[in-house]
Amino acid sequence: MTYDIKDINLAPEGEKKIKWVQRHMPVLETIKKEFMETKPFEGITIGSCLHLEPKTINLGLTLQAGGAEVVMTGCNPLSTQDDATAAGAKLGLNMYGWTGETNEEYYEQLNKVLDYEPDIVIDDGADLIFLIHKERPELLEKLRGACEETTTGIHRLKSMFKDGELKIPVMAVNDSYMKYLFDNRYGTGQSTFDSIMGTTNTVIAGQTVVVCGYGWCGRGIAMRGEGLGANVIVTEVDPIRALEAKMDGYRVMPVQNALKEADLVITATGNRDIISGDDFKYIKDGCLLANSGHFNVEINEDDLAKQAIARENIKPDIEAFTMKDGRIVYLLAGGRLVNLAGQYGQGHPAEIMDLSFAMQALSAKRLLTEDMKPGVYKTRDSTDEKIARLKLKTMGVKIDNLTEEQEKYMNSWDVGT
Ligand SMILES: NC(=O)c1ccc[n+]([C@@H]2O[C@H](COP(=O)([O-])OP(=O)(O)OC[C@H]3O[C@@H](n4cnc5c(N)ncnc54)[C@H](O)[C@@H]3O)[C@@H](O)[C@H]2O)c1
Ligand SMILES: O=c1[nH]cnc2c1ncn2[C@@H]1O[C@H](CO)[C@@H](O)[C@H]1O
Ligand SMILES: N[C@@H](CCS)C(=O)O
Repeated sequence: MTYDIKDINLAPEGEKKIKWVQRHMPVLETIKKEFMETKPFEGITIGSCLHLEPKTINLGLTLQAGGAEVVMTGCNPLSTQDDATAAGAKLGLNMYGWTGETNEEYYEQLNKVLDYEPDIVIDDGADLIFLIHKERPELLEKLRGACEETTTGIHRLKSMFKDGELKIPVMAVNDSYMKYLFDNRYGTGQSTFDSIMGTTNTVIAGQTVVVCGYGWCGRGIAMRGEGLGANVIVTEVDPIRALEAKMDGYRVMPVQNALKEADLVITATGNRDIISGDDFKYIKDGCLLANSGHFNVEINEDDLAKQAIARENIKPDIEAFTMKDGRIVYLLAGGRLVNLAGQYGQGHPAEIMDLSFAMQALSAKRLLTEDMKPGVYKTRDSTDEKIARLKLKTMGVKIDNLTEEQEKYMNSWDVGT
């Protein structure tokens, strides 16, 4: 095994964290046992670009148990946990990356993963898939396909397919029920506040929290914000989602109006420039800005910096921008995914990543068992059901089964009033 990480001596700490998450990832543990017996990845190299922390290492160990040579790097220069990568390397995974990489170092590590000439790629945000297509197309011949973890990655891959540029099959892991209903909603809802509260040590109750985007992440953030006692305002561009937010009980208004009231703004749109240009003029003194969505472009830091007369680090992951009129605006975690980047960014709870990574593991296996043309593929409902049943079992939850009569009734069309 090879590695280029911060410090291999951090492995004992990382191993304890991995054992901890394993207790909370029972579905992935079941799949790991299945893979140990069936060895679906014998002779196969799997390269991943995912947030590198203990739960992700556990996915790596699951693929390794299935016979794969695994090589991993991070999908964000700030989200890597260095003790986890050290433990991963000790446990036989090839590990690349550290927290606080420069952009250049980030791409160097991605290239090191590609030097292994993977048969399968697991990506988050599609950086690795783009790199192969743009700069290392010779790798496409061996590549059987990829799995994509997040909404933004899938949008980009679908655009690439429409333009005739996508040369491999990609499993849209994000679009499975077991992913977006739980990870994007409950995962982002919880981990966003977990990280913001850890970073700032300030109250949520009684604050006005503005959530930009009412997709699966935005719904989770709004729901948990309300649960913590915040007054939640939602901003949207989609009339259906805006109506849903309104009927869920939130105030809905244009972003510039919302900013006048906001104590905390959280973006989760997958789009750029949600807070940009003139928007900064409307922000209240003392407002916190955080992003849980797309890369670091949802809040336009350059525009903020241009309008500020001074910027200063207050404490880790909190930067204060003083505006000409004396207002101070605080940017958290450099506008990168607040729930993953930075000191308090531990990512989603293990029980949630259990579902997302179970889907990753089974989707990677599917790429080997079927002959798939280039395209973006939805996962099967039967895989969602398998994972849901396993999870319910580990939670001790039993459900009813359809009787034969009920099944017949549900499939019939000729019984009326
Ligand atoms: N932080 C995390 O751990 C995490 C987890 C899952 C997904 N994500 C990322 O979060 C982003 C959102 O994911 P999702 O699954 O909720 O996507 P989604 O497509 O379900 O929702 C995005 C919403 O944002 C809205 N939107 C777009 N432009 C807007 C604008 N200018 N103003 C207001 N609203 C706007 C859209 O109409 C849509 O309703 C993506 O970039 C995704 O990759 C992050
Ligand atoms: O703790 C985590 N470990 C690994 N991946 C995570 C964690 N939390 C969230 N995401 C993943 O990050 C993607 C956005 O980049 C999300 O789609 C989510 O699945
Ligand atoms: N890997 C990307 C995806 C965000 S949606 C990031 O961490 O910024």
